[in-house]
Amino acid sequence: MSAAFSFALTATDGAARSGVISTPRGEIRTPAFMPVGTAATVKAMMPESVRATGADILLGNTYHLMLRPTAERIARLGGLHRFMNWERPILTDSGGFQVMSLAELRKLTEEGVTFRSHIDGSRHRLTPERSMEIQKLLGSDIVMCFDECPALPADDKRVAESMRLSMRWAARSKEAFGDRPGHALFGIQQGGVTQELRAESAEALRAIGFDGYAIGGLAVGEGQEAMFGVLDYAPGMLPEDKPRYLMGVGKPDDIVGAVARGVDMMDCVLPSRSGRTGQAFTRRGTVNIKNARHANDPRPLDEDCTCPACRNYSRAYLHHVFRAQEIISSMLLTWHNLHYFQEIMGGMRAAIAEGRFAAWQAAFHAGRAEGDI
Ligand SMILES: CC1(C)O[C@H]2[C@@H](O1)[C@@]1(COC(C)(C)O1)O[C@@H]2CNc1nc2cc3nc(N)[nH]c(=O)c3cc2[nH]1
Repeated sequence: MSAAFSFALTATDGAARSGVISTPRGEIRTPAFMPVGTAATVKAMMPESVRATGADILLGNTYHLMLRPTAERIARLGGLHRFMNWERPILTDSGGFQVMSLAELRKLTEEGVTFRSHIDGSRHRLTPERSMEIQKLLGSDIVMCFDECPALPADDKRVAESMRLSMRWAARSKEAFGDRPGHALFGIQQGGVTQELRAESAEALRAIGFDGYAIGGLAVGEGQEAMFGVLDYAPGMLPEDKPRYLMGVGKPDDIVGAVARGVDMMDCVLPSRSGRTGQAFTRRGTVNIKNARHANDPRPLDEDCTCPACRNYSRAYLHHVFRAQEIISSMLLTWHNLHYFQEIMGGMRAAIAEGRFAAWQAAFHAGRAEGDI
């Protein structure tokens, strides 16, 4: 265990990188995928099961936890790690994005955002200072700056104004975060899909100085082509010796393309959310288990997968329990999806370390059929 927070790059292969983030709560192998534990749980998973899939770190959300059960209550109970029985690293998002995508009656000013809870309509305010306070109360190991992520489509003027507000909020976040050895504060690059604005944002964040740098403002419906277009230049704008975190991504081929372009960390609700809606990701493509053609199929989701769902259950069984809306359906499909996402990450880490990432990426794409398999 490290007393401090540090990042060591161990190999590069083209733009792809592998490394290790050391924290007082354990190491994070990069490139890393972070399962999303929004309301202090990765839905349908026990923490020990999340760890068994290969996850080194998981994500929590300021927005959800400030509303319920409140950060103050979690702090009184020993912090988020103790509360949810996950003693490894936790990264928490800062709340701005979730306010804009989930809350009602939002009012945005230079000071911050006021909004009504989507749960009970109660009034709340988030500012850079309050977001830092909440993430400190939670005990988060990696804290995200409070930022504003503009909804797309947005014209350049709106994107520029929003980015510059986020940069002012980044400075306030840094000031409020203070000096917390063993804890990290990540800045978040904004600027939409406009290279000049992305460059301005990167320079502003470098001038403030952070322990890591996120690429925000993407995976908001722009599509993979536009996202990759930004990733062709945005990671290289950020300090090479710090972790680069792409927020909210994504599907398996999004993740592979992002790592190929220099991204070190990602998070996405997709594997867990899809697990609950009957969609399984496999190396040969996706399986929509609710389809009738799986009703008599004795095969596992994926013959080559070693997860508990694939070792012990048939597609026929998974089809049955999904149709019957049995809780085990969400458990097994979520476990499989998270296991598969971590298998992709482990495969990329090894391939980068051995200088064979291009071959690994070609094999990844060659094995996949489009659509439902
Ligand atoms: C809100 C929820 C559950 O998270 C998913 C999913 O809906 C949804 C909603 O629209 C689609 C695209 C369909 O996916 O976008 C989320 C995944 N994309 C994403 N997460 C992000 C989180 C972020 N956090 C901060 N602080 N700043 C950002 O710029 C930021 C950008 C992000 N982009």
